[in-house]
Amino acid sequence: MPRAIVCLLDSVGIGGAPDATAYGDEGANTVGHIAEWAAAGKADRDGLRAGPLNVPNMDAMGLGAAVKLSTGNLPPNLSATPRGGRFGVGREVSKGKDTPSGHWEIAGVPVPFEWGYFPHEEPAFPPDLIAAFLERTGLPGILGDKHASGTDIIAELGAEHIRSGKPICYTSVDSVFQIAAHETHFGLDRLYEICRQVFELTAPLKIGRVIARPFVGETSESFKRTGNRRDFAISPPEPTLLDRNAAAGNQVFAIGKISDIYAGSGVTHKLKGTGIPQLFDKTLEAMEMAADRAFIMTNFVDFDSEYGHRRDVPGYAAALELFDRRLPEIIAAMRQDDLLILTADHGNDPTWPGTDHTREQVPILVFSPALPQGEIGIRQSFADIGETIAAWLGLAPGRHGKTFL
Ligand SMILES: O=P(O)(O)O[C@H]1O[C@H](CO)[C@@H](O)[C@H]1O
Ligand SMILES: [Mn+2]
Ligand SMILES: [Mn+2]
Repeated sequence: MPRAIVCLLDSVGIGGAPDATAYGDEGANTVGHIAEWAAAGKADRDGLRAGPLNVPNMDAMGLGAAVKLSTGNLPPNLSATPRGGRFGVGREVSKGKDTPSGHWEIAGVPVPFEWGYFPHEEPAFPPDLIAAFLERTGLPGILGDKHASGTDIIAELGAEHIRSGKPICYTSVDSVFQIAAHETHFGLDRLYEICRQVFELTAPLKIGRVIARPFVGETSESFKRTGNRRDFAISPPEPTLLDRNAAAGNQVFAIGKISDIYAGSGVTHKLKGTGIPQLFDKTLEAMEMAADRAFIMTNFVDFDSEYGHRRDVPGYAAALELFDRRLPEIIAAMRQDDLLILTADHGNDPTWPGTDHTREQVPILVFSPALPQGEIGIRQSFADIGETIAAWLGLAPGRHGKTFL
C-alpha cells in the first residue's frame, strides 16, 4: 500500500520564473548561481567546504536536468541526464513568493487572495496597529518598526531591547510581522503571548504570519537566534492535501516547520526538529512509524533561514551537500510503493542583492522504486504536486492541479 514523502528544501529555487521581473528577480537562480560560484572557487570556506558543488544524489534524481529545463542552462558540475526517477519544474500561480504561498499551493491550494504587506518605509507598521498592540500588552513601546534582516536587527537593537524591555518588531517583502525578543530577559512564553496578540490584530490585514524570533546572548556580537522560533499563521482557505488525507483516516506527519505553516490543520503527527541532520533523523523516524497511505512532509528550513537570507553562498552550498549525502538514507528506507518528492517553495538566491526571497521556479524530483525514469515537464502550478500525491494515496481528486504520473 502506498505512502508519500515530501522533502521540502526551503528556498531551493531553480530560476526561470516567467513573472520574475514583476518581483525585481529576473535572472535570480538559487541552485544555478550557487553551482556557478562554487565552480569559480567563490564558495570555498576554510573548514567547511571547497570546490565545485557536489550533489550527486540529487543530480541523479534530475536536479541538473530540472535547472536546464527551467532556465535553458545547465549549471557547472550538474548533469543533464538523470539516472532515475522523474524530474520536472514547478511554476507558482500564487502571487506571494513566501513560504505559506508555496507550501499551500504544493498541498493543492493556490492562494486566491493578495496578502497584506507592510511598506518599505519607517515606520513600517500602521501607528494604530502598534497603539492597539501596546494597549493590549502594556508594553512600553517597540523597537525596529522597519524592514530588516533578522540577524542584523538583533545585533543593532538587541542591547537596547534588553535595557528597555521593548520588543524588536520588523518585517520584510513577505507578508510577515516578526518579533525578536530575548529568551530570558524578556521571556519566551511572554514573546509567544505578545505574538498571539499581534496575530489577532493583524488578521484583518491579511498578514500571513506573525513570527516569534527568540534569541540569547548578552552582547551585539554574541546574540544568537534559537530553535524556539514559532510561526502563528493564517489557516489555508480550502482543505489542503494534509486535511484531505487526515479526513480519509490516514496519518499525516508534519516535520519541522510544516505544522506551523498549515496552522496545524490536517496534521496527525507533529515532529519537531532543528537543523538538517535532525530533520533527516525525524523523517526516517516517521517513515518507520508510517502506516499505509501516510503522508510525510518535512521542511528543511536552514537553506532559507541560515544561508539564503544571510546571502551566505559557501554555507548554502555546504547545506546542499549535507542534504545530498544523507538523501540515500531516505531512499534506502523506502518501500516498493513509496513515493518521494523533493521540491521547494520559492527561491532565495544567496548571490542576489538584498536579503529577501527570489521569485523562481522550483525543482520537482520524483522517485519511487517501481517508477521508470522520465520527465514531467514544466508544471503550470505547484498544485500538480499535491494532486499527484493525492492520486498516489488513493484520495479523490481535488479542485486544483493535475497529476503528473
Ligand atoms: O531575516 P529573517 O528574520 O530570517 O526573516 C526572514 O524570515 C521570514 C520568514 O520566512 C522572511 O519573511 C524573512 O524576513
Ligand atoms: Mn520558505
Ligand atoms: Mn524565508
